[in-house]
Amino acid sequence: MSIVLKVEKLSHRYATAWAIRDINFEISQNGVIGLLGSNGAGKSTTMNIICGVLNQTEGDVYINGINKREQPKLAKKQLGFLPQTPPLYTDFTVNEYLTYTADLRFIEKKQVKRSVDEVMDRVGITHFSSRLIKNLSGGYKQRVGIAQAIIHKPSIVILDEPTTGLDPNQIIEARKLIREISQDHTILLSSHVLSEINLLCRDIIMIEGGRMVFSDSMESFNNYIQPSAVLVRMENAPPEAELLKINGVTKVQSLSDKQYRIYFSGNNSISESIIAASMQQNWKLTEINLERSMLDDVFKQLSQNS
Ligand SMILES: Nc1ncnc2c1ncn2[C@@H]1O[C@H](COP(=O)(O)OP(=O)(O)OP(=O)(O)O)[C@@H](O)[C@H]1O
Repeated sequence: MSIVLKVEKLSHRYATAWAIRDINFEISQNGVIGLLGSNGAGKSTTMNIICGVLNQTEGDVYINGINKREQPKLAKKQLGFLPQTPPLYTDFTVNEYLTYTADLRFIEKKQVKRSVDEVMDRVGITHFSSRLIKNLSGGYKQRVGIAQAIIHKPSIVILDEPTTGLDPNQIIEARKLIREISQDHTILLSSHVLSEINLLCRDIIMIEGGRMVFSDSMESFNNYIQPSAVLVRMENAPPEAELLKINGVTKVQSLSDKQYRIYFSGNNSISESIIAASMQQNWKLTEINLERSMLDDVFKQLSQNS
């Protein structure tokens, strides 16, 4: 599989401090790749450098093998970018704005109308082509933002926190669109929300404190984060001391008179152990859910291991 994006020893220093240090990763063709990190981790800095909005202090970025520092125009032709705040001219209609962005992307004059029509169809906004952008909902503005990022059919599309600020329905629609687009383009998408990356992405790159702490498939990431607690609900809950007697249980936290968070280690069949104890002692277990580590714990765990 060909490498669409390669980031090598990338570091960036703003006036007084390093924002990212020694970031290395490679992305191969198609699918969605997640860039996960908490606020201030260095996601936007990394993406801005990849897109050429910011020049790195050290290291290199290659897009389809082209070094962005040596041939910036050629490299940038092959990528599309949707920054955290979409770069929209809100007094333009959708059609006018996309025609303008087609021009910025050096699409041949005779091809422009076709490209604009195609991309409006691709993101599902043809019915609003004559509407002023300022009169669109947040979800449709985001579609226009995505349209400008793919109008020139780039091989890689960079989306910086694309679902931030959208309402729950708009988030579902945006995810659907991102999945569709990923069939033809490689997408690098940033988020500080693990569940968002989990839902959308094939691979995950995680940065924390400006350092890369994980880069592998989503599946390996999920295997890496072992469940560490179980949430249970019991109609006839026993005293906490009884729960602590179950093999592997290390701590019990009472959430209400019927709900507990049970922490455990070294027992891979904790659910079975709890169910068996509940049946024996008539605790009337009505709910049991494995809970994966909180994102903060994962960051801490990975930062220590790196
Ligand atoms: N223009 C700037 N000048 C100085 N420091 C900056 C600048 N932009 C970002 N930083 C700092 O660099 C670090 C990384 O910021 P960056 O915006 O890349 O993180 P992020 O992961 O995208 O966070 P967020 O999700 O909050 O946007 C932070 O400590 C931030 O304060």
